[in-house]
Amino acid sequence: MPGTSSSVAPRILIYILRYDLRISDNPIFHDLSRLTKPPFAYKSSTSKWTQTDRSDAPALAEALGVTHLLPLYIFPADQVEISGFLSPSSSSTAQLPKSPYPEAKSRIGKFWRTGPHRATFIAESVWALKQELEALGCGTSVVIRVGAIKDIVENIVSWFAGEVDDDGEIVGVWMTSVEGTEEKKDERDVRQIAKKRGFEFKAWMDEKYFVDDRDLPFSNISDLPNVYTTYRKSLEPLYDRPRRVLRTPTRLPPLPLFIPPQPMPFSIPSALDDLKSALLTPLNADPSFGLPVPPRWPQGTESAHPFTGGERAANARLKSLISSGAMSRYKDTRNGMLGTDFSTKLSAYLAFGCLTARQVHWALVDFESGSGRDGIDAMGFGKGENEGTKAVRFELLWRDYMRLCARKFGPRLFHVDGFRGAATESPQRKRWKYLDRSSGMGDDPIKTREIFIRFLSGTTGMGLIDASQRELFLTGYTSNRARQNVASFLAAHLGIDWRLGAEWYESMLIDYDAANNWGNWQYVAGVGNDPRQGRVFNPVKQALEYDPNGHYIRAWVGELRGVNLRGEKDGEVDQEKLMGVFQAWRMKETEKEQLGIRSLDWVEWPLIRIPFSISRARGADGGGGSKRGRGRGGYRGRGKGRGSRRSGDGDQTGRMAGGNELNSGDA
Ligand SMILES: Cc1cc2nc3c(=O)[nH]c(=O)nc-3n(C[C@H](O)[C@H](O)[C@H](O)COP(=O)(O)OP(=O)(O)OC[C@H]3O[C@@H](n4cnc5c(N)ncnc54)[C@H](O)[C@@H]3O)c2cc1C
Repeated sequence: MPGTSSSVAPRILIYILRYDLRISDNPIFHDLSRLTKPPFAYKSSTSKWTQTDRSDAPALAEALGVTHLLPLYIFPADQVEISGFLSPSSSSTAQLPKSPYPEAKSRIGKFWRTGPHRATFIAESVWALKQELEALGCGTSVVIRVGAIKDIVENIVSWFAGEVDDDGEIVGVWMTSVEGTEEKKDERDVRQIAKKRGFEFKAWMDEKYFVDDRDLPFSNISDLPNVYTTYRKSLEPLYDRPRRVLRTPTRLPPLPLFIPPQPMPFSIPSALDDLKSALLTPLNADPSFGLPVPPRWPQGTESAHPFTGGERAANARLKSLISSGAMSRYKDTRNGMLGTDFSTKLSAYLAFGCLTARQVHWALVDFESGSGRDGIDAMGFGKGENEGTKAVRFELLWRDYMRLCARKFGPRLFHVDGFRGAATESPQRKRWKYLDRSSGMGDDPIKTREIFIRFLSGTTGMGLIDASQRELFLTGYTSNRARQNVASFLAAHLGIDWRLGAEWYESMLIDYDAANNWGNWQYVAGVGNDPRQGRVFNPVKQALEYDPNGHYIRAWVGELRGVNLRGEKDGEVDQEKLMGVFQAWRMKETEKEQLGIRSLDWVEWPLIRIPFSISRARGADGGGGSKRGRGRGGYRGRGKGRGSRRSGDGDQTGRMAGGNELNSGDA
C-alpha cells in the first residue's frame, strides 16, 4: 500500500525494526508521528495520565524533512534460516537456487538458531505490526525482507541512489540499539553504509525496559554491580522507577511510492501463512532435529504457552492477567510449572518488543490505584501495590539486569568461562565435557554426545528434567523453575559445556533473548553473576517441592501417565510411587511392567541416580504445600550416583540446593 502524492521529491527515512515490534510506546514511531501536522489525535486510553508526549523538543524527523517512512523488517540470515524463501522462478531449471548465505546454525551444537516456535512467533508479531500500521489508514505498513541486514540496506539505498525518476532519496536510517555482538555488528554495518552514502544514521535507545537508561544509577557501565541484589537495592522502591509510556501514534508518514523488490534469489510471500511456511519448510525437513527419539505430544496435555505473537495479543494477555487477578497472585504461583497463569508468559512479547516493561508497570498502576477498568472485581483492585504486583516488577528488573550485564561484559556473554572469567584475575576455571574432544578428565566425547542427545530428547530418567525438555521441544516454553533445574542438570550433574544447553534453548525457546538466555545459563552454570557459586539443584528435591503430586512430570512424560499415586488404603499419595515418577528406576518391576516401560533406557539406565528419601515425619503427603522439601530431610548426597551402567553417573560434588536459590528472588 504505497503512499500517494507529494509535490516535493520524497524524503525517505528507513526504520529497521528488530526487537521493537510495536507501535505504542515506541520512541521512533512516536517521533515520526509528531511530524504530521494537527489535527493530531491520540488513541483514547483509560489512563491518559500515564502517557506522555515528547513535545518539549521538535521531532527529530522534522529536521530531516522526512516525508515518507519505510518500516523494514529483515529476517536476518545469520539467525533465521531463510532458504525457505528461495524463489523457484529465479532459476531456469526446476531446481531451487542455492542460498548465498550459510545455514543459520549454532556454532557448537549446529542446531537451527531459530527453531519453529520462535520463527512462528516472530512471523506473527511482524505481521501483526504490519496490520496495525495499515489500519492507521495513512499509507504506512511494514516491508518484509530476508538476508543479511547490511545487504538489504545496501540494496535499498543504492536503488534509490541510482534512480533517475526522482522516486525519492534516503535521508536517514534509524534503528533501536540492541545489546548482543551480532546486533551491534549489524548496527555498525548500517552506520557505515549511512556514512558512506552521506545520510543520517541514528541508533535509538531501547526503551522497552523497566528502568530507562537515562535513569541508571551510574554513568559508566563498568559500575554496574556484579550482584543483582546490590543493583536492585540501588533502585528501590522499584514502583517509582519507570518513566511514563509514550503516546500511541494515530498517523505516520506513508510508505514511499516505489520500493525496491526483495533481492534474488528470494521472494517474500504476501500472506502470513505463506510467510510461516517459508520459515518452517527448512526446519521441517527434519522435524526430529536430529534426535533419534524426538518427544511426542502426550494426549490431553495442554501447552502453557498457547499465545500468538504481536502487540495486540500482548496487550490482551496483559489485560487478562490483570482482570483475572493472576498478577495479584503471582508471588504465590510463580514457581508453578503447569498451566497458562502461574506466571505471566509475557517474556516473548517483551523479547520482541511487542510490549514494554513500563507498559506492564503502568497497567499495574492503573489496577493498583483503581483508576483503570481492568480487574475491578479482582483481588487487590484499588488497594495499592501488593505482594504479587511487586514481585512482577522485581522480575522485570531481572530482565533489565541481564541486559546490562550483556552490555558490561560484551562477548563474554557467550564465553565458556562466562562473566566470571573476565571478573577475576586468575579464574578458577571450570572444566567441561565437550562433544568434539576430551577435556583431559578421562571423558570420552562419543559418550558425552550420547548423554547429551538423551538430555535433549528428555530421556535422562530424571522426571523433572525430562518433562521440561519434552515440553520445551513441543511448545517452545518451559517455566523458570524448570529452566533452572535443566541448566543445573546439564552443567553441574552432567558436567557438559553449558553453552550447548544455551544453544539448544536459543533454538527452542519462543522467548529467546540473547542477554537473558546466555546470562541465565551462565548464572546457573556457575560462571556468571551468581554471588553464591557452586550450587547444584537437586532435581528430586525440587520436584518434591514444586511438583509434589507429579502432575507436571506426568503431563509431559506420557509413559508415566498411568502411575496411580494414591495409596489403596488411605487415598494419600504413596511416597514410594511418587519417587518412581521422579526417577522411574525406583519403580517396582511389576509397575514398570504394567506401564510397559520396563526395558526403556531412561528407566533402566538413567544418566544419574539420586538416592533420596523422605522421612515420614516430614509428613510429605502430597498435600501440595509448596514449601515442603526445604531444610532437613532434603538431599542426602552420598557421592556418586548408584548403579547407572552408563557413563554420566552424577558426581555430586558441589552443594545441592533445593529452594529458591536462583534468580527468582533472592540472589
Ligand atoms: C537457563 C535459563 C534460560 C533462560 N532464557 C531466557 C530467555 O531466553 N528469554 C527470557 O526472556 N527469559 C529467559 N529466562 C528467564 C525466565 O526463565 C523467563 O523469563 C521466564 O520463565 C518467562 O516466563 P514468564 O514470562 O511467564 O515469566 P514471569 O515469571 O511471569 O516473569 C515476568 C517477567 O520477568 C522477567 N523474568 C522473570 N524471570 C527472569 C529471569 N530469571 N531472568 C530475567 N528475566 C526474568 C521476564 O521478562 C518475564 O516475562 C531464562 C532462565 C533460565 C534459568
